[in-house]
Amino acid sequence: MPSSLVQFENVSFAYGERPVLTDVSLSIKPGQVVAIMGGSGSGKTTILKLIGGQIQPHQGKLTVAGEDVGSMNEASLYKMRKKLGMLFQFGALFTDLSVFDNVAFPLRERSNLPESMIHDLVLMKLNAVGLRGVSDLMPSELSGGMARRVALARAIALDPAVMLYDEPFTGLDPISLATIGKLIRNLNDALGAASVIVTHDVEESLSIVDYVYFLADGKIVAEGTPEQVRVSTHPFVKQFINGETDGPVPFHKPAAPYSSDLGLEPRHA
Ligand SMILES: Nc1ncnc2c1ncn2[C@@H]1O[C@H](COP(=O)(O)OP(=O)(O)OP(=O)(O)O)[C@@H](O)[C@H]1O
Repeated sequence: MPSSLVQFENVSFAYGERPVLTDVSLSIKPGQVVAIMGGSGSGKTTILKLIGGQIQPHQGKLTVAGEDVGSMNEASLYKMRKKLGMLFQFGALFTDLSVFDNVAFPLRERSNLPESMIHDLVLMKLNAVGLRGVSDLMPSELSGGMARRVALARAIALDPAVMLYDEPFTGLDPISLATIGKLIRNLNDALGAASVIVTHDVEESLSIVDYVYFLADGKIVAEGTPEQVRVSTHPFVKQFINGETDGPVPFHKPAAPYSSDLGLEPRHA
């Protein structure tokens, strides 16, 4: 097994002339869960797209499960993607398929397993996310938290080496959120996989991850274990951890007063 399941070595990427990631180096070992945090537009999703091979580095080297993703052709990328599991915030279930058929989908598409084995695997994956007796339900009959767990069962159907999560906690109530957090950790440990979580949810992610990278303007500006992050005096890190709106990370563009939105002159006292 490679010592790192995901390795960025001085990776840069640009959309046209516009640099989006500059000189990013990071490494994720088997068994590790890593969070990537940063403001809007800092390049977090671009990191996931690079790992998934949807885009390729313009400079530097990126390996996934020991293989150089930057130089792969379509056929090799297709093979490599079998080793990835993805759970995206808006990665909805197929609404016209039952829970069972949703989880069976990647197994039917990407393996040659007989239907009897697929049946057992689907029930095993649903069991792994704490769902039993729901396989005949349709997605419309599930709560938001249950739907996210079914999506998670579908994402782990092929026992991925690397799991990618884009905002997995968004839109969940606190109990479902904690459940998903624990599942991400436990499934990673059970699979011996590496997990990458792009998230704004500082508290939940610090309680489950091994390491955090902070991204600003496409560069890694700070990194550390949750313990290091909690006591960090780094201005970026402090701003994130304390949820401060004022600091080096611009959360909001300067806005005109509401009165001007309404076409009114600002009122003076
Ligand atoms: N297909 C594209 N073409 C051109 N520019 C893009 C494209 N996709 C993203 N970008 C730009 O690249 C930068 C990084 O985008 P990315 O989606 O990685 O940010 P992010 O950190 O995930 O942001 P958010 O938290 O808002 O999702 C942004 O400035 C964005 O506008």
